[in-house]
Amino acid sequence: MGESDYLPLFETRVAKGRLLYWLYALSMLIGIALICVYRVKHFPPNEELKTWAWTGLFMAELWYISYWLVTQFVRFNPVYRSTFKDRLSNRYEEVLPGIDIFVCTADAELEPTVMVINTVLSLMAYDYPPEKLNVYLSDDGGSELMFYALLEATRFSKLWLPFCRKFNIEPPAPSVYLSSIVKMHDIDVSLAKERQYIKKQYEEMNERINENMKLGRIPDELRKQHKGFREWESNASRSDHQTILQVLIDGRDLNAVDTEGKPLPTLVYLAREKRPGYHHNFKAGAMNALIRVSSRISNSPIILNVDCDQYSNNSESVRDALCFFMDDEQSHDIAYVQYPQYFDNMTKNDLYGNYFRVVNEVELPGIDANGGPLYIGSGCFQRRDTLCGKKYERESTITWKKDNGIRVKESANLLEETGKILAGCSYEENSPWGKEMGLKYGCPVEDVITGFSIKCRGWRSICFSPKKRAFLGVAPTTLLQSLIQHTRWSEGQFQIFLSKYCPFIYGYGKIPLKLQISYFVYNLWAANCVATLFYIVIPSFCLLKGIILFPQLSSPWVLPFTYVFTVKYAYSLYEFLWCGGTLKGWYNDQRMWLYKRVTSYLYGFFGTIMRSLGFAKLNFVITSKIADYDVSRRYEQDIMEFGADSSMFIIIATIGLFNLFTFIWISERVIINRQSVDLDSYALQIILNGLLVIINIPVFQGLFLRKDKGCIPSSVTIESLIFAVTVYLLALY
Ligand SMILES: O=c1ccn([C@@H]2O[C@H](COP(=O)(O)OP(=O)(O)O[C@H]3O[C@H](CO)[C@@H](O)[C@H](O)[C@H]3O)[C@@H](O)[C@H]2O)c(=O)[nH]1
Ligand SMILES: [Mn+2]
Repeated sequence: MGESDYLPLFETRVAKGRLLYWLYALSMLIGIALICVYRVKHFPPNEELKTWAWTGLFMAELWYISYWLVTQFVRFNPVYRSTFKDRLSNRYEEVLPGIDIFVCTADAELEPTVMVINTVLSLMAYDYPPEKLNVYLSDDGGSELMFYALLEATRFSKLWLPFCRKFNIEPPAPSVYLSSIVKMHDIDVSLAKERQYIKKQYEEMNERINENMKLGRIPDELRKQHKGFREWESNASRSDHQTILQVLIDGRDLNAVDTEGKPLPTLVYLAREKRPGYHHNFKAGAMNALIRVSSRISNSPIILNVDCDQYSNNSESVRDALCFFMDDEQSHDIAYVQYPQYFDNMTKNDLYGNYFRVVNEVELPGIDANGGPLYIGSGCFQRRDTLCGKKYERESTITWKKDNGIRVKESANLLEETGKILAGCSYEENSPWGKEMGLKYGCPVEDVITGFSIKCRGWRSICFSPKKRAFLGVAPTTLLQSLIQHTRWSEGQFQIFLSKYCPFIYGYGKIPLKLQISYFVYNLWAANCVATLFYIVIPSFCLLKGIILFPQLSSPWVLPFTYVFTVKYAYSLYEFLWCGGTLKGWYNDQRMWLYKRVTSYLYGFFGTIMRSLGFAKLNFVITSKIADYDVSRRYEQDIMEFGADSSMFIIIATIGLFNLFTFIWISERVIINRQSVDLDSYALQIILNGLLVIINIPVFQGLFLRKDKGCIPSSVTIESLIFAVTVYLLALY
């Protein structure tokens, strides 16, 4: 191919409207500078409490300013990518690389087996040569129920894959497609007929799986169906068992075909060895076992990693991803392609801010322009060699024909035997695994730290966000689950900041400065807690005490404060709406940021510090992917779910109540008693207090007005009342 007929496999567009953005940012900078001038010029030197409060508030503001500046780095110039899949197949159809797909599951109760096999089936149904697809399920729960469900999926795939192929079924996840309502007369007769048949088969399969789930074990007559069940005969328990490796479909086997006689993708079940004396390193450990075992069986040059709830919603994602890996001129230094995480159980106004609209649609594309997005675990295509520690070298180019995996000759039985050793506990002892090889250990966000070190070896990454989402998963449906998930994330991120992997230190000279700073947006999530706690408690406290902290309404200094505040929030609202959100959704999102900051981030902040001092151990609380009927109903109606006796709720309720008391106190003085409150001086403090009351309305409902099971438990109510009243009285007397 000559230079002139080079046609790229992907294209990059830069976002529009940058000039307006710069004007906004510049005006904010001026406002911020004026606020600082005000704080310094009006500093109250010898007024005890006021001096303290003023200093604290100013420090909180300085923190916000610095953090805001950091967040500008991921907004400079977001880039958006698009692919040319037809060029890919014209050029490379014959030499398309093998793909190893890793699905991780860890708990058959929190992650229902039916959901997991839906994910597996959707991935098997990619529009891609089946002999080049290899799906691995890693089951850290080591559950025979999971194994049984996968066995059922193996059988069902023989019907499902030809059906998907024939009718271009989207999404290729059976539960989603088959439960969608279609008007039978709108579709082709043959489709309608087959759909009905498949649906029946699917429902029967579900019933069998669920029966056994209820039973909690696999009956003997079923156990006879597959040799794999023998592995559970020796008193295997979740945390103490040998490696279980079973090739359920061997893609090389000429008899492994679907109902149309076409080959099936390889399907492997793996439960790595677990022993009490060995730390299993959570998902990172599972991934590393998968990397090794798959290298023995299929060794594909490209790996796709998804969480067990993230089913494929777009059967073309593999081809999209390959456009980024196989371009002749732009691909040589691309290590991974990350699809943003999306969920299919979203409600319109997204009460818990799970959608991450702005992160997914603005920030990740912004970081893409700075050197590539973070690796966020699920929905990521990677080059195997970069995961295994390879450095980028300018001269080395990948030739897909040659590097296209090995086709091993051994029988599946032999592969199972030899592969087992690779997933054993002692295999990693004194080895570089978890350090220089594979995913890194010891960090709750193993993905982020791994992706970061890949970049530091010279690679870049790509964020790809097609309109038709590539993967859809299950978002948390209660406030507590969401807050706990964010505790893990913020803790992991902050750990990176404090460790030798701090982007400024480790990334120095290896990645561009703008990329180092981009990482701080997330690394420093946790650190936001202190400034926020100060800002939402102290101004109200001072209001009760009669201490003025902001400029008078009649003074010109009020302008920068109101300007910065309103324009910052107006811009944030604009950004949110631009990403497809609703006004109510934005309001909910603001509340969630507030709650995350005073609970998750607070716990993450101190958790990391405690851990680095050796007082606490790393933990990984798995996010539940189920919800009972009542909880789901409330979730769908956007009613905030408390219902648990959690210290996080005590913090939230205490802050809410304290601000409410303050609000009642000041309202009473202004409106009912008509006492002379110096409104001119206290206006900003009163407005801030009022806003905090408004944003906490769901908490007050949960405390006093609701009677359902999701309301705030009385123990939490009593404790937070005691705390809030104490602070209130402390301020007044
Ligand atoms: O010991 C474990 C714990 C978890 N998992 C799996 O890891 C995945 C992620 O766990 P989940 O509870 O769903 O966490 P999330 O917070 O939703 O996950 C995000 O954040 C994690 C890091 O905190 C990343 O590992 C994930 O890929 C990313 O999707 C799931 O498939 C689990 O089955 C394991 O395989 N082994
Ligand atoms: Mn998840």
